[in-house]
Amino acid sequence: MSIFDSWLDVRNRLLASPAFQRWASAFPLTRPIAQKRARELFDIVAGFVYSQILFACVRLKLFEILAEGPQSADALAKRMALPPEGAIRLLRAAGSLRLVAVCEDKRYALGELGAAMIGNPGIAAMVEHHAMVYSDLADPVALLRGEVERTALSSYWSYAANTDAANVDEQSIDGYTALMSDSQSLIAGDVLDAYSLKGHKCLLDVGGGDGTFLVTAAKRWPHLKVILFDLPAVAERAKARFQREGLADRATAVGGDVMRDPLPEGADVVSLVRVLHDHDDDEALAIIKAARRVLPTGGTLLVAEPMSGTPGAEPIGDAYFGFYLLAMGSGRPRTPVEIDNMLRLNVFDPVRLVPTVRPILTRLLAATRMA
Ligand SMILES: CC(C)=CCC/C(C)=C/CC/C(C)=C/C=C/C(C)=C/C=C/C=C(C)/C=C/C=C(C)/C=C/C=C(C)/C=C/CC(C)(C)O
Ligand SMILES: C[S@@+](CC[C@H](N)C(=O)[O-])C[C@H]1O[C@@H](n2cnc3c(N)ncnc32)[C@H](O)[C@@H]1O
Repeated sequence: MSIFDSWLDVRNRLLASPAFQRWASAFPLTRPIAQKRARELFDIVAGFVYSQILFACVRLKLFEILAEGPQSADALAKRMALPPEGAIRLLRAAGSLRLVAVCEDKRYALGELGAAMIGNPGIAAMVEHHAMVYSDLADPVALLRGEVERTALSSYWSYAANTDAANVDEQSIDGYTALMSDSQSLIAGDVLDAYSLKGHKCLLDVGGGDGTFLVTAAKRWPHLKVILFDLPAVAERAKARFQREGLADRATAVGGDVMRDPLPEGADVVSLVRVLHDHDDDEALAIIKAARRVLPTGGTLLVAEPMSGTPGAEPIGDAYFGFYLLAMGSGRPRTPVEIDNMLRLNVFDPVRLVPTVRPILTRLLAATRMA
């Protein structure tokens, strides 16, 4: 046993002992740490319950109602079509989670976290969508053992389980494209603030969905031409979106399967926004190679997605996205170093981690194509 192993053994025996736990909770110097650890463990145990309280708030449109101004429990009960006791139970629970605030006159108002939900409607869309995620995660052990034939998420993200991605059904495309578009507003601004496209002429967004990222980029940089590549049925939706936004003169959308079809030529910067983590390593490498083929020497590849091992947000990468993608049946979150290695293998060098303001939502790697 190494010294480290012996130390771990002693520490864990101590931490596991109820007598030590009681002592540490009472002794003034260890008390704050013991309470913090107990709370951390409790929050993991209770996470699903907290999530369902948020789910009820979203379903009942509580935050939209409170955005009109503080209201009494009775008035809120009527607006949410809940019996008064049910409304008070929900309001107190949401209050304890800072989703709702209790005013001195016993009226209820938006809490700090509820107010943040109003500013980002994409979060509510994700919360609604989690009904599917939680049903898939009901038996996590079976998922880990690969014993689950078909999950709700693998049907929802119809390209994930489909070997012929170009033939996915139109209805599923509407669902996931709308969800991605809603949540893209949290990402696009952060990526475009972090990396300036001033010096680029033409941006190709691979797996660009309905074009929300490119519309934001094109509006910010009026000189920029933009090209979207996605499955044919998705690219059709982007084409219509570009027309509606009055961008048809400098925005085009091309349909195809990145695993089979060549990407459109002409871009000096290619972006992969929330695309690589959907794919297992062999497919992720194929996407990087496809980008390499169309980029000129000195061209840039941008990879933007939530990543593993983000300081201060460790569970978002490996716990949330790790298990989300497990349920989806394809892909994994990667550390910046893992993606960096994949890029360098494919003649992208140097690779730079560009700081984003909210690394918990997305990180960004910018890589240069070598000769
Ligand atoms: C002035 C006053 C009153 C106070 C000062 C103190 C102060 C500075 C307070 C801060 C207030 C503030 C600005 C709060 C901001 C809060 C924000 C921006 C919160 C954002 C939260 C974002 C969340 C919860 C995002 C959730 C995103 C999820 C769950 C995304 C899931 C994505 C999935 C599943 C993607 C799937 C795609 C696939 C398949 C993996 O490719
Ligand atoms: C998770 S979504 C991200 C969408 C968008 N970039 C965003 O961040 O909002 C992944 C996108 O990749 C597209 N996609 C998946 N497999 C593909 C393939 N084989 N060829 C082209 N696009 C594909 C999907 O249709 C979807 O629009």
